[in-house]
Amino acid sequence: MRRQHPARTDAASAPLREGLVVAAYGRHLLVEDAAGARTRCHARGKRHEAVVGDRVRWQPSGDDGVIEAVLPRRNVLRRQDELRTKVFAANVDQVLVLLAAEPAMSEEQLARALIAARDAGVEALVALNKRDVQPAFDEAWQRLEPYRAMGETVLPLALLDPADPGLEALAARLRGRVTLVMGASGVGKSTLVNRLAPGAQAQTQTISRALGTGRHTTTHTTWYWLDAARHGALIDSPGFHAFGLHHLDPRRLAALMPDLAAHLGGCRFLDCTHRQEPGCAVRAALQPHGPLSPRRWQLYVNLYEELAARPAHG
Ligand SMILES: Nc1nc2c(ncn2[C@@H]2O[C@H](COP(=O)(O)OP(=O)(O)OP(=O)(O)O)[C@@H](O)[C@H]2O)c(=O)[nH]1
Ligand SMILES: [Zn+2]
Repeated sequence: MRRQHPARTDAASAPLREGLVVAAYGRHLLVEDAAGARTRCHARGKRHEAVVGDRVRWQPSGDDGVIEAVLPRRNVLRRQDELRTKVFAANVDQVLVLLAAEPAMSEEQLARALIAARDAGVEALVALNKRDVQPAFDEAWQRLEPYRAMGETVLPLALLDPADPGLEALAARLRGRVTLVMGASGVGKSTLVNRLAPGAQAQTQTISRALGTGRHTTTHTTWYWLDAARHGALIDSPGFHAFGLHHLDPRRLAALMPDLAAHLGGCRFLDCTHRQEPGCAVRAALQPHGPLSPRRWQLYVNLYEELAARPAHG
C-alpha cells in the first residue's frame, strides 16, 4: 500500500524548536519549551548527549522529539560511577552539598564536591541538616570549622521543623538560581526538595511515566522549578554519591583547595606535590604550627594519589 507520511514530511520541514532539558534517563529526555510545555525527546546518535540543564534544538517526530543540537554550555558537572566519570548536568549556578548530623557526613564527599564545583567555575553552598539530633549535630558542625575558615558558606537546617529559620536562609540563597543538590542517602534531600519545590512529588511521577521508567523509579536526574515564574530551580539526581574528578590533573588539585592554595608559591621545588618533599610550604602550614587542618591535607594526599593512578583525562 502506498501511503503518504504527512507527519514526517511536516516534521522534516518544520523549524527546529528550542528548549531546556528538565529530566534525563539515559538517552530519554524531557524538554521544556518557553511556555512550559514538555516533550519527550530522544538523542540522535552519540554526538548529542544532552544532560539536564542543557539548552537544545529539537525536531518534532510524531508525539516525541529528536534532539538535533546541544547549545554551548556555560559549565558541566560530572558524576563518578563505578568506573566511569560522566557529565550529568550543565549550566548550573551553584552546588548545594547537603549534610546531616546522621548519617555521619563523609568529609571526602564534601571535599570532592567543593573541588568539582570550583573546577567547574560554579559556586558552592553547604548545609548541615538535623539540628535537632544532638550531640551529633554539634560535633558535625565543629568538624566543618575548616570549611568555614576557608570561606565556604555553611548553613544549619532542621528540615522537619515547620518554622525552621535555616530553611528561609537557604531559600534566599536559592532564589532565582539553578542549584544542583547533592547529598548521601538519608540526609534529607527528598524532604528538602519537597519543602522547596511545590509539587515535586507529583512531578516525579509524571516524569517517570513520560520517560517510561516506571512509577517508582526515580533514578533519573530531574529539574524542579522553585517558583511559578520559573526563575529558580533545584536539580536532583538520585543515587548520586560523588562528583567525578578523574578529568583533573593531580597537579591542579592544591589550587582548587583554598586552604592549601593559600600556601602555594613558597615551596622549595617548583613542581612540589606537597606530599613528602623537603621545604614544602603547604606542609609547613600544618597545625599545630600553622592553620592547615591535617585532615584536609590527608584528603588532598589521598585524592592526589587517586588521580595520579588514573590515566589522565580518563
Ligand atoms: N530528626 C530529623 N530527621 C529529619 C530531618 N530532616 C529529615 N529527616 C528525616 O530523615 C530521613 C531521611 O530523609 P529523606 O528526605 O528521605 O532523605 P534523602 O536524603 O532523600 O534519602 P534517600 O531518599 O535515601 O535518598 C526521613 O525519615 C526524614 O523524615 C531533620 O531535620 N531532623
Ligand atoms: Zn609543597
